[in-house]
Amino acid sequence: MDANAGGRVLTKRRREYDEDDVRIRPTRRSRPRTKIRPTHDDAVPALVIAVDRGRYTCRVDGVTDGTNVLAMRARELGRKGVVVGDKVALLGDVSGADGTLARIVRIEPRTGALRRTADDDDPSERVLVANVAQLVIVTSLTDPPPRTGFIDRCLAAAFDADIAPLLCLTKADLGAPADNALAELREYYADLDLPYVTTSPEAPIEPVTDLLTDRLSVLIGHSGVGKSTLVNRIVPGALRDVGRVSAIGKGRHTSTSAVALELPTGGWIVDTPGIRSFGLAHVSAESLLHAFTDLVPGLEECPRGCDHTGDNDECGLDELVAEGKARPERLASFRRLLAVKLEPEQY
Ligand SMILES: Nc1nc2c(ncn2[C@@H]2O[C@H](COP(=O)(O)OP(=O)(O)OP(=O)(O)O)[C@@H](O)[C@H]2O)c(=O)[nH]1
Ligand SMILES: [Zn+2]
Repeated sequence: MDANAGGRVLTKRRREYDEDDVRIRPTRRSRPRTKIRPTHDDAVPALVIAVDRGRYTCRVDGVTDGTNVLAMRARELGRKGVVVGDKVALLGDVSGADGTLARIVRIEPRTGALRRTADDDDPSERVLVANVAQLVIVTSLTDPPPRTGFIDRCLAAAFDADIAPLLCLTKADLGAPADNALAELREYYADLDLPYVTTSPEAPIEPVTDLLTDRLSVLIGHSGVGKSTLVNRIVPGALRDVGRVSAIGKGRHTSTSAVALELPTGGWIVDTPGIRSFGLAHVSAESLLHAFTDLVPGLEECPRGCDHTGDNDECGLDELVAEGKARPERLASFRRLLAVKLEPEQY
């Protein structure tokens, strides 16, 4: 899918800011600073795979034997938060031996940071997972039936963060209702060209793992869609079961903490227990259109300052639909997302 297709607006990406962007102006000094900040050239690059009460489970780059290193934040990190998916630099004992504790001395710049706001109307946001390449939206084709509102919401969060979405449709084995739902989803998302993969207990899992190998993907989905079943198949030994979160590395994890699990074929999936959706307060109307590239041509006809909600009779998006160049369901969906920003989460 090409997030940049279809118009100027989509190529002009909003700059993502986070706490790393905050620079404190140095106070004027009467003499040159003599204390040289350590560069930590000897620090070891690692990936944060779990966070638990101030302790960070890390996997040192290149270590493939499953040895994890427990680390704490070095004081010099200041108030910078460390999240799963962060690429960090470690100092100290990085052997991973029992009782050892390394220090995180640096967090590398993030790409594809998945954020959520506490509420849709609360603009304060926090990064949930860093360096996400792909958001896997796990949806069952039936029992429970797909909710396009939820999927759209996930898409908006993904497009906003420049993360590639993947629809993973479970329970493809459940006969006609599943087949019909698949046909409807394909129709509904036809304009987005949204990549998808279907799963069922009998079908091989390779089509899924092929799409997850060598990258960091976040899985999101409602309870009951078969996310745990899927995780167990992708990562044998993950021991996921309904409503319970397995421990990884050292330490226990609360039901809301994200944990990265390694694929046997390489790559990581981050399960997000407790996170069912995203607040969208930080998503702008224009960035939402990343998930609705089919509507973008309509923007050219919008009057200045149009908020595209439909309150303005002259919104070009309505014109586009009236001309038969976009489907009314797509516009309705876009506007539902715009509206959902102002409402409590419903999905
Ligand atoms: N027929 C069929 N049933 C499935 C499939 N995947 C999962 N299930 C069943 O659906 C139910 C829910 O599966 P889970 O894997 O526990 O779902 P979950 O999304 O992890 O749910 P929570 O643990 O509550 O978050 C279980 O009874 C599974 O056996 C599938 O592909 N086909
Ligand atoms: Zn408009």
